[in-house]
This record gives sequence, C-alpha cells and structure tokens, in this order.
Amino acid sequence: MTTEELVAQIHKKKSFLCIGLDVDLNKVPKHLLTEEDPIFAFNKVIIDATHHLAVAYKPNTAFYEAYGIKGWKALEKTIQYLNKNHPEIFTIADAKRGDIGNTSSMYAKAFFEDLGFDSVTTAPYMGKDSIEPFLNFKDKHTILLALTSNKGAFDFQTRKIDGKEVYKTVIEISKTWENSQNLMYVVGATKASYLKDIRKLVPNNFLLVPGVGAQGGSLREVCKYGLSSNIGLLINSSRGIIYAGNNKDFAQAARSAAKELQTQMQEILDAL
Ligand SMILES: O=c1ccn([C@@H]2O[C@H](COP(=O)(O)O)[C@@H](O)[C@H]2O)c(=O)[nH]1
Repeated sequence: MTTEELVAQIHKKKSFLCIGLDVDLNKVPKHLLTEEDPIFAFNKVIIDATHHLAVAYKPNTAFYEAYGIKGWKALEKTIQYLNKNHPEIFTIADAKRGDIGNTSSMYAKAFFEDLGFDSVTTAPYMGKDSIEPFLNFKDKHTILLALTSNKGAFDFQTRKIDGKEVYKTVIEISKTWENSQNLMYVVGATKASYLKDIRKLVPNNFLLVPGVGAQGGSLREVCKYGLSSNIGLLINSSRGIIYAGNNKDFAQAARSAAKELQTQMQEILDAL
C-alpha cells in the first residue's frame, strides 16, 4: 500500500486508529475456546465489528508465536482475511525484527511476501545493513523503533551520546539510508511531549504511536505535537479495544471502545 492510499483512507474514515490484535487465550470470551481456531475466530469477530472505524490492524507476533504452529496459522489466516475482505486497510506485523543483512532479507520476505503485510516493525540496534533489506520492498513500510512507550526507553533511548539523545540519532541516521522514504517510526503515546522535537526531524513520516488506552497515553496530547500536514499518525490501542468486554457481547464492547477513539479523532480532524 502506498502512503497516499493510507492518507486517503484516513480522510475517508475520519480515523487514524490502529487496532492491536494481541490475542491472549486467557482473556478471550470462554465460548470461543471450543472453536477449531479460537485465535482466528476472535480476530474475525473483532475485525468484522470494527473495520469501519480503523485504518490499520497490528497483530503483535509474540501473541501468535506463543501458541506455536497453531498461533502462526492463526496469524496467517488473520492477514489473509484482512487482505481479502479489507484490502484498503493498512496491516502491521509488530515483530520488532532486525539482524545481519542476509537474515533480515529472510525476515522481510516472510512478512512482506509470504504473509503479505504492508509493514513490519524493526529494531535499529544493528544498524543500516540490518534495516535496508526491509526498505528494498516497493510500497512496503518499515517501522523503526525510535522512542518506545515503556519505562525502559529511558535506559538507552533518551541517553545522550556526543550531546544528542540516542532516539534522535536513530532518526537522523536512518534518514540517510537507501529507500528511507519507506520508513515510519514508533513513538510511544506515553512520550507525547517528545513529539515536538521528533516532528522537527521527520516532519512528514508516519509515526506508529502505541500506548493509548491500557498504558495511559493521551490521544489529544499525541495529536497536539504529532500531527503533520498529511496527518502522519497511526494511533494504536490493543487491550483497550479488544478486551473492552469479555462475554458474549465482546464485539459490541470492542466496537464502542473503537468508536470512542474514532469520534475523538474525527473531532480533531474536523478542527484542522
Ligand atoms: O513502544 C512500544 C512499541 C510497541 N508496543 C506494542 O503496542 C501494543 C500496545 O498494546 P496496548 O494493549 O494498547 O498497551 C503491544 O502490542 C505492544 O507490544 C508498545 O506498547 N510500545
């Protein structure tokens, strides 16, 4: 998917909501556990109930890998379901990959070619040759961790080296890589005030912003500092939406939670 197609969808739906599909079988409604594939069954109901309110879905691969081959199968069925029924929706494999070049090439093939995701999250620690294999794919997006939502972000990312914070150095150097136009960045909603500085470095790149909802980040704060001329934000909520209810009416509860965020997004977009 091109960035232009993503932006068009945002304007059409008046939403820049990304729904995280982090399926934990201890949290899904009990009646689904008798299904042949309870993970996919859960995702299908959530997608059917929310696709008109969201522009992106983000399965975190950890929640599928934890269930072995059955989990991976459920991930494959989920992305196939999205690509077949909602090809306009942007898909993110939250896998946080990155390795020596030839290994990264295989990760990129796995997520872009085999599974057919539009984007994958990557970790910058191993540098240029670990990320460029992802950037080589046309109309695919590589979402680099810049400033994460967790407390541990302060261990390395905000430390200064040669007078500059590591997350700023990550952004600046990554902009020099080949095909860097295919880069997006992860910035946690819990670090909203940092977005002011981040936007000076990347005025136009899309930012994937997790941390609204269960982690306490504020949608309005993120928008205050993070909106760009092409909107430039995908705001993710996972647990806050998919576990809004846990009995037979869980789909309705998820839709209401998604609607609440989408309504706020619509208000923000209408005020621009
Ligand atoms: O900095 C980061 C990077 C990734 N995540 C992931 O996003 C979701 C957030 O889930 P919630 O339930 O809405 O808290 C999850 O998959 C994280 O692994 C992040 O939170 N922060």
